[in-house]
Amino acid sequence: METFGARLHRAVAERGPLCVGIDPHPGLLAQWGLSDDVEGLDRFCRIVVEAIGDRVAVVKPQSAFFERFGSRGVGILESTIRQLRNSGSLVLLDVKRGDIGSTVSAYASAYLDPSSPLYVDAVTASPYLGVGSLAPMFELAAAHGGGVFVLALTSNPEGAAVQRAVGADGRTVAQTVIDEVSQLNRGADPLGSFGLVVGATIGDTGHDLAGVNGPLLAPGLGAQGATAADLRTVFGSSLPSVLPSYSREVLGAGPDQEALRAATDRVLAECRAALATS
Ligand SMILES: O=c1ccn([C@@H]2O[C@H](COP(=O)(O)O)[C@@H](O)[C@H]2O)c(=O)[nH]1
Repeated sequence: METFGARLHRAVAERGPLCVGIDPHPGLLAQWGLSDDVEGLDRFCRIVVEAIGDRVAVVKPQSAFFERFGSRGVGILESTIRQLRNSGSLVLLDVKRGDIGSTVSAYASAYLDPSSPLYVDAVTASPYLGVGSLAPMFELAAAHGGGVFVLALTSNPEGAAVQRAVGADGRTVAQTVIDEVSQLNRGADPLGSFGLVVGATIGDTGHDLAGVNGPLLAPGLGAQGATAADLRTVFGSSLPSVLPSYSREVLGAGPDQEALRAATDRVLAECRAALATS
């Protein structure tokens, strides 16, 4: 079985270092001339998948925008995941789950068990009940070739107060998360399956990402103000592991599918240039 890290490494080599988010904000539905209901949600997602599913390495549906419509919205999420998988992109569900270990087991079954209707290639997870509480997710992901991206240094300004707090051992909360996830990826080749979320907005924080050996998802580009050029400041020598992520910057070009493709190609070109090491 091929690991998620290996599958992601191959997808990025073939399609380029880019993750595009599906975030059907009410404002975007209106801008696209769609109704703010499940029919509008379904149409929005179909347009995005048809436009870019066959050209982007990773697509990241944001679960919140589906959950707000209840069970029918979750049904659209299930069908969007199926369409994305058929289009050849990897699916990273942004759902930021975290809880005590016994409950995390149920979340792991929901997203990382191939028999689940919400089965995806990888999920985002919150470590604030302790990175160890996420062990059931790491184990199920490893068993089925899945991945987990753990929040470390998020793109929002409020995150710093918690994530940069310093513990008794002198490390920040974020550095503890980084170090524990790095352990999970030890010896993985070409890339570990356990990633971190590090916002492109945060500047140079002095955190040590050198030993992660896993993917670094970088949201905060575009609508939140960061540019591809900021990636070098944030990630330094870890740039080759960065997976830049854009949602509204690309989605704002819709509903015209050619315009969505052009926006995708533009941000990918910017990221390729920013990530080039020489
Ligand atoms: O630190 C984080 C973690 C996750 N996100 C999510 O990424 C997208 C960003 O959307 P944009 O439209 O590109 O701003 C959204 O789903 C967030 O929930 C993040 O922004 N920062």
